[in-house]
Amino acid sequence: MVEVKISEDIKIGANNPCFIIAEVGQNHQGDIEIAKKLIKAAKEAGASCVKFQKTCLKEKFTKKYLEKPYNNPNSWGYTYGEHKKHLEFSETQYRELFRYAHEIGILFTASAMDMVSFDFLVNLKVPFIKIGSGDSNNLLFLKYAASKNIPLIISTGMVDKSAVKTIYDIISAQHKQFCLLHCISAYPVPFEDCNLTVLQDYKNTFDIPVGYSGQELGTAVALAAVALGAKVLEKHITLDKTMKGTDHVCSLTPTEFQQLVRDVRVIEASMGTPIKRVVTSEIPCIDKLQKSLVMGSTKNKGEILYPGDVKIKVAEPKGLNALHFEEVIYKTLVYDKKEDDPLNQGDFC
Ligand SMILES: CC(=O)N[C@H](C=O)[C@@H](O)[C@H](O)[C@H](O)COP(=O)(O)O
Ligand SMILES: C=C(OP(=O)(O)O)C(=O)O
Repeated sequence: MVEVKISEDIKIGANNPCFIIAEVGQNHQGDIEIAKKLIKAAKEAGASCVKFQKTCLKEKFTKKYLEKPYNNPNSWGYTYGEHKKHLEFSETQYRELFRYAHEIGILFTASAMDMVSFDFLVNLKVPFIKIGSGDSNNLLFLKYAASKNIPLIISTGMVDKSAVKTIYDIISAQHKQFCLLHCISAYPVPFEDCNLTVLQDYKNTFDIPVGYSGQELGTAVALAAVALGAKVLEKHITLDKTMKGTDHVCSLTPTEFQQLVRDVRVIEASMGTPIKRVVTSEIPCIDKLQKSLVMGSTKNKGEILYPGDVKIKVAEPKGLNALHFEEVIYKTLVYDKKEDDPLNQGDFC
């Protein structure tokens, strides 16, 4: 299994901890102070990285699309272009946010929503670039991104498996420093559309780390993704789910994000080995409550132990592990025994 190297000490895949991305996206409302609060919240929640969305509007959208009226409660302008312009930070502001994240000690990156933004992010020296589902069918862009020497995390919403294979082929023709995220692009995703077991299929198909970008409500699905082997997890973060904006409703508050990170680490620690065995932490309970073989009645040396003569009880001192019951039946007692006395190896022949 390929490991994707994000920095000198952070790798994704194999046995490395799940890489958890706090997706600010456009939940900053176009306000750099809110953006900084979200970066801080991501850091305090224990996220591995905080992520924004970088767009060059003229590159991503047609002129006509930008001029379309965007008349809904989440709109920041009369047209879609005005709306998006309000939510877009300048390159200078990006540099400020990048510096701020660096100062407080959290990795910073963004989704490149087009090639111009991709180049800007490469120059900013982000540790990796995210390619969102909006570009999962953009083969030109994927080829361009693959040709650059930077790790990629690529979401696969809005396309089917054959397109995902195409994405894999395009990038892996250049390098294997990339991850594929299962994603359903709906805000929020109905639980029955999450199709989380796709992750297992990705794991079986691809030799690179796979993960999950979740737009459903809450943390349960994301946690299940980690149990299914997600090595990258992305969830939106917000200061307040009731704020204006398309993504707030399917985002996590800082407290919820913190709980998510905590629970991911618990799940990782608890996955362990598929070999079922008795573990050291069970010994006190074995000593206290595991049942063993004892005499069901008083019997003397030389007598045969019939089924009713041997009982399985919690005893002190213990007899043989109760799994040995069948081996004891119809054996002859070597010593006199009273009811409830433990039965051990050497007590019968
Ligand atoms: C597919 C994609 O890009 N999705 C992104 C990531 O999840 C979203 O954050 C969109 O940018 C957002 O939902 C757009 O909302 P509006 O159109 O109201 O600005
Ligand atoms: C659209 C994005 O992500 P996803 O497809 O994972 O929701 C993004 O990162 O901008």
